[in-house]
Amino acid sequence: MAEINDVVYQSSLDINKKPHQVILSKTHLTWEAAVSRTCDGSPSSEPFIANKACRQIPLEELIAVCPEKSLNHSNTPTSARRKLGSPKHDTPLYIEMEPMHPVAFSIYVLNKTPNHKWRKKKVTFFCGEEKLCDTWVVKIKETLSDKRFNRPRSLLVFVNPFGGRRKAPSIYDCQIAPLFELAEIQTHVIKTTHANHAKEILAHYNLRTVDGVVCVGGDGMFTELLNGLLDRRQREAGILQTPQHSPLPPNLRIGIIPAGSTDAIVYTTTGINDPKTSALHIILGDSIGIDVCSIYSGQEFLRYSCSMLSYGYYGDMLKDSESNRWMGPSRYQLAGAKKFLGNRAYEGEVSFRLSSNTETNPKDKVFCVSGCNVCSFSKEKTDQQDSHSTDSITEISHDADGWHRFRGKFLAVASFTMSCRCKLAPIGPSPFCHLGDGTSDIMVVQHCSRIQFLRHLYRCSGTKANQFDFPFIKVFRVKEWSFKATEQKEEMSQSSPGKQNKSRECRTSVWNCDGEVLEQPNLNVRVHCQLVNLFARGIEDFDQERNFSSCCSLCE
Ligand SMILES: CCCCCCCCCCCCC/C=C/[C@@H](O)[C@H](CO)NC(=O)CCCCCCCCCCCCCCC
Ligand SMILES: Nc1ncnc2c1ncn2[C@@H]1O[C@H](COP(=O)(O)OP(=O)(O)OP(=O)(O)O)[C@@H](O)[C@H]1O
Ligand SMILES: [Ca+2]
Repeated sequence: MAEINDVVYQSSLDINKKPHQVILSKTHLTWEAAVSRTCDGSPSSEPFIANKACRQIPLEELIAVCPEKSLNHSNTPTSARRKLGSPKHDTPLYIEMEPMHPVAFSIYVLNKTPNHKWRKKKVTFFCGEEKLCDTWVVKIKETLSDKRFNRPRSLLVFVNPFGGRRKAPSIYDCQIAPLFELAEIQTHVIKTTHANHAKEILAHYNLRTVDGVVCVGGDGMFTELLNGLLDRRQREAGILQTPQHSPLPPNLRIGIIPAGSTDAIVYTTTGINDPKTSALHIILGDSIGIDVCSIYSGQEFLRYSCSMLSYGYYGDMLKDSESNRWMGPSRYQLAGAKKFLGNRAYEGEVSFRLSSNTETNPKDKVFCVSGCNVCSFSKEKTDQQDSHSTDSITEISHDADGWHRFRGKFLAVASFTMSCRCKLAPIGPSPFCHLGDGTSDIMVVQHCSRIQFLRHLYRCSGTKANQFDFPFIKVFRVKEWSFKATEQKEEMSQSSPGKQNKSRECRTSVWNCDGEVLEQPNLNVRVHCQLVNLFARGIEDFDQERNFSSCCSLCE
């Protein structure tokens, strides 16, 4: 076994009835077969088995450790009653036994499987004596509780029984609560009874008693927590929510257990919308800073958002879909198809200040991955507010103050503050958007034919990242933007020929803000770099991921 630094504890333990030298250091748990055995179980003369049976687990990937109350050294059940005698006996004989003290413990280790799905894997260590077993469990727990692992011990959990397919309560009870219990995380679970319930609770809850806030729901539910925590933080710090003030970050991380319809935020921050995977990110204490937009109508603060903010097509689609919530996630496709056939365009003006980072742009083919350099660099540069040259953009006017204006008739205007991956769009509608670079990608879809728009939508659902490659689509990476609708006068249909137009109606769209309708058409929006932290780590490059099951003879 290679030399191990910072050893906390070590001893010989049995795994799969074979003796192993097991070493706990401040960073790893390592075990290696100590001596091979001959067929009759006696030690062979060969001192060491080949390194095949050696395993080293980084403690960051150790989910939990538990004494095994029902196992003795020979791995047989030791319940209070044990069946004796020949299996042929009609009436089995039982003898009463004292409950056994644990002489074995198990560890649960992270198992990364394809498509970013995480599971736990169990390895059991037999100690021979109770005291040794207790010592191991205590030493491992003590080491894991070190602050540098940043694991939550206590969580406030909101379960939304209304979102997605309405399965949040059963997802939590059956899949997530047992995992939190295994990891000895205390939970205060609240099933919400109405929209904004979680936000109301967050306004007054004693947040010092918890290490994080978790929602079991979709993007809308996450946004409620985001707004609840940010509002509370600004109120307590006496920060005004005006376009002139920058919000302070909340002190708590937010976790999302996906149980919504789109689940774009969880998909984009973990690579999948899988409840157990999200629970494991929370248990292991993952943390990633994500950008947040503050949205104003003039001087009036409306709310915070972090995924898609979209006017026109996606706004109309959302508004239409609300009456069909009973359909679950497919309400979006139905409303999407209806609004697609309507092909309605809206007039307005988009103004924006471009990102100061000239190295990146929405078409640069650079994905945001776990440990992304663009995001790390941006966090260091958050104070820098310059905008860069826009020589390459000819269609728009730009002012001396660094603002650029784009006026026209649009099918959709959308700002993506993250790529917004989801089942419908597996690499996201803005694939190269970054989670924490302090910018949003603004996409403007100019009025075009249905077939052209369908081609764009179809490309969003693929993985070639070519949805912006159309002359009717413009996309910019911005740090601040605003939209002003031009109120259109629409003629009412004439009831009978020969009659004059009776009246005229104003037509503007609404905004789809993380899946919630915002009725005010005119908005000012600012992006705040990595304002909140989530229990996640971004999307890992799968080549760099390790598959636990394929590399260890002990863990089959
Ligand atoms: C031909 C295939 C077209 C596939 C179209 C794929 C485009 C998908 C773009 C998804 C963007 C999701 C961004 C995230 C938004 C979330 O903050 C928000 C709250 O969860 N979800 C939605 O607004 C929910 C957004 C749901 C959007 C659904 C759009 C459905 C389009 C259907 C078009 C059908 C044309 C049929 C022609 C007859
Ligand atoms: N008990 C409840 N009854 C009605 N609405 C609720 C309740 N609890 C929460 N809500 C509201 O439900 C809204 C939608 O929930 P959620 O985001 O979980 O599901 P979704 O809209 O189906 O999914 P997605 O946002 O991913 O598309 C949230 O904005 C939240 O405010
Ligand atoms: Ca961003």
